[in-house]
Amino acid sequence: MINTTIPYAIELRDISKRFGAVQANKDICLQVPKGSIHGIIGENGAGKSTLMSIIYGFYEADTGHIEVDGEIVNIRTSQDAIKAGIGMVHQHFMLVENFTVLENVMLGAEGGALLRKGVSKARTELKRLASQYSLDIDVDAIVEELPVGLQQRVEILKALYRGARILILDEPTGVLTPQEADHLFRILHSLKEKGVTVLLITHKLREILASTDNVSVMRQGEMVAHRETSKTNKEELAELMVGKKVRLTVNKEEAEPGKVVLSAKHLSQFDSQGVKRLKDVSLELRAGEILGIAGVSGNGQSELLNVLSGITVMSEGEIHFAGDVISATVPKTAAQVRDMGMAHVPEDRHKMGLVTGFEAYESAVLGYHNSPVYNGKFLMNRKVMLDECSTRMAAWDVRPPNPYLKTANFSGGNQQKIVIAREVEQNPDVLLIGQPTRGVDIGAIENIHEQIVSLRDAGKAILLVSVELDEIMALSDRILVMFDGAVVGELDAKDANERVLGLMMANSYSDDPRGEPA
Ligand SMILES: Nc1ncnc2c1ncn2[C@@H]1O[C@H](COP(=O)(O)OP(=O)(O)OP(=O)(O)O)[C@@H](O)[C@H]1O
Repeated sequence: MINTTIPYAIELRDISKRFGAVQANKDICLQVPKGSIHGIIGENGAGKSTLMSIIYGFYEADTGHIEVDGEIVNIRTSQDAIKAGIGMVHQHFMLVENFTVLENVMLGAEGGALLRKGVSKARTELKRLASQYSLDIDVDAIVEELPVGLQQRVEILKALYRGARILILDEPTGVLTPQEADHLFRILHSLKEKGVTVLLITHKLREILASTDNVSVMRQGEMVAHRETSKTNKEELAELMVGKKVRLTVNKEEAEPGKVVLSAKHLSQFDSQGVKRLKDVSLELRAGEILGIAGVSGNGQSELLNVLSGITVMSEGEIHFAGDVISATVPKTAAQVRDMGMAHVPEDRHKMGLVTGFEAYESAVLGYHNSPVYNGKFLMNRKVMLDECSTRMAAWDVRPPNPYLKTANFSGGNQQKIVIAREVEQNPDVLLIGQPTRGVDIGAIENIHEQIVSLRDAGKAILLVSVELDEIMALSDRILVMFDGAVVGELDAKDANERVLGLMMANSYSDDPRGEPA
């Protein structure tokens, strides 16, 4: 793979970075050929984001150096990185939502493009870039009115407008629908054909195998392997990441559903603009079963979770749970619903699952903090909280297992483990769980899936919302499909496959014997 005559687009030599006791990157070496797509994979906390932050000038390395096109570059700030031709598409977009695409792209562009070139020149340049790289977009659209996939395209255009020849994407498909993700990969290939080099961080080995030329594996801060993608496979990559063989399928016995523990009748929900987001949804959830909700994100699944968990009050309908009837006129708060025995892992851990400024042992009891177990007469019982947090960190392999570390300083996947552990360990009668393994590595997914199945086997009821079809098919006993706020289909998990679910999710399934789209 190494050809010493061609300078690499980017080369890292002996990069190290330490945060207190944590050695996040250790003597990292990496060579990325020009015009290639290079995957970086590794467990949660392996040091991938730290390394990308060093390349993009968010952090300064303690030791080592970076070469771009064979020249050493001194990157201390993102401005330095941009000057060196490096661009980054962040997981959480950095766009001004009420600005247009053009305004966002021009904002902060080096040297004040607005003054130098004038708006019309910038518009022409942006249109040229968009057409050169097949990044079809209306440059006058307001960003907040664009779907997520198009907002991501604005981020890519922003980087290209600033002259990026090396583009870093950190978990770019986490928030995309499958169709948007496909489109993104087509864009990355067209960038590559035009000589742009792409560094791609993802936990989805499927994406690595389908899209990259080479892949490098990180483990516990070190770069442990490099492979040509065409010469490796899912099993080898999983083992290289985790350091042991990983089971890629879920082991579970047939479900033995018991009595109905939660039933929702004709639930509807209007948003603040008066748009009906949830339409007449009825469902029954039984003890000892996992009911999967499949659907392209944005089709009412989030509203369903919010209404069931008491985060928002339904506009119409009623919920029967734990001997009570909850309705628009007799609502219950999220805290009351939780006390009745319903736990909730929200889809967005940052917004709703954690307080990032809290230490881990505080985030680990959020929502349950008024329980007498944690809340003494006058003060919180810190010792109990700390001991329990340490025990859970060991059981769920949270890294580093430090209950005093600020929640924000855990890697994304480890934050997710803290939230899931908190909810599952309550041993709830009903667990609502949204996108349980978003941003989670393949070894930790195995553990999370096992825990969900054992909760089911202990007779608990689980409602699982996931945009990952593989996850829905692997875990669910029964599947409901949502489209445009309504339930459009139900099937036994045994009858589910990607094609049927895909058609149902697009509301194009007909169950005539030929199974052709309606
Ligand atoms: N600002 C910080 N202060 C302290 N520790 C940090 C900080 N940023 C990262 N770390 C630690 O450095 C290690 C590497 O984290 P990093 O975010 O780079 O991992 P990652 O491979 O990107 O993980 P994930 O796949 O979960 O996103 C982790 O142990 C993390 O807790």
